[in-house]
Amino acid sequence: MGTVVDAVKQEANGTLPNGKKVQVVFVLGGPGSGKGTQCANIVEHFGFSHLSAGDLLRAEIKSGSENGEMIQNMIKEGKIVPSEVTIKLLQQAMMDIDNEKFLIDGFPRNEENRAAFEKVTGIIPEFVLFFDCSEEEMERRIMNRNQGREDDNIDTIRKRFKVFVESSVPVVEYYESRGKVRKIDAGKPVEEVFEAVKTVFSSIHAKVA
Ligand SMILES: Nc1ncnc2c1ncn2[C@@H]1O[C@H](COP(=O)(O)OP(=O)(O)OP(=O)(O)O)[C@@H](O)[C@H]1O
Ligand SMILES: Nc1ccn([C@@H]2O[C@H](COP(=O)(O)O)[C@@H](O)[C@H]2O)c(=O)n1
Ligand SMILES: [Mg+2]
Repeated sequence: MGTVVDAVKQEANGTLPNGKKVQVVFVLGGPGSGKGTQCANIVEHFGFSHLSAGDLLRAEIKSGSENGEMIQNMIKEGKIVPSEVTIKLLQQAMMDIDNEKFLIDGFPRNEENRAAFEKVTGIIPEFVLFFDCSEEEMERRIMNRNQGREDDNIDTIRKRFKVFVESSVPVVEYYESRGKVRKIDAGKPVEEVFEAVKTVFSSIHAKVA
């Protein structure tokens, strides 16, 4: 007989158009809550591949794609790019990367993202890692980030916070009501946050060497 963990994993499986089976963990949290930072740690310790929806969209702008200008304008305004564009990029990345375990960071950002991803891919996340952090701390982190991001300015940050509260928090609540959310206090130093993250992953995923 399978364990509860086996049952969670089975329910969470999804299959890509090329027949590849994948396991997905969504990583959500406000702008600057530390999603990218912690995903890098999870990759190292638990053998996942990290897909940041924001990074994929920024790469799409750089590639000279026909959607580039539209994406750039949306990002400057802190708005959410139409789901079909982002889902295509995520799906392609999961097919291209030689791994079956994916952290999808910054997606789904709204109800449209969530429902469209489920409909198109059939993938249900194994769980949702949610980084809970105050706006004050997130703003401080973003203003000190210095990565040259066009949306890391105070006007766009305020817009991103508004979108997070109005559109992304309801997605977290949706998964919460299904018992899928693992909430982390992300206001602490990086190492302490990762200790909490490790506890969540260790209960489900074996550590890599
Ligand atoms: N726990 C932490 N304490 C202090 N600084 C942190 C912490 N975690 C991340 N940072 C720093 O805060 C900034 C934002 O972190 P990160 O890029 O990981 O956030 P994010 O959630 O991916 O943001 P975004 O949604 O804007 O992509 C970075 O400069 C990072 O080094
Ligand atoms: N599902 C998503 C994710 C991101 N965006 C856009 O990219 C911006 C930056 O995202 P980060 O996760 O890197 O902070 C975000 O503000 C959106 O404009 C999106 O449209 N859909
Ligand atoms: Mg990020």
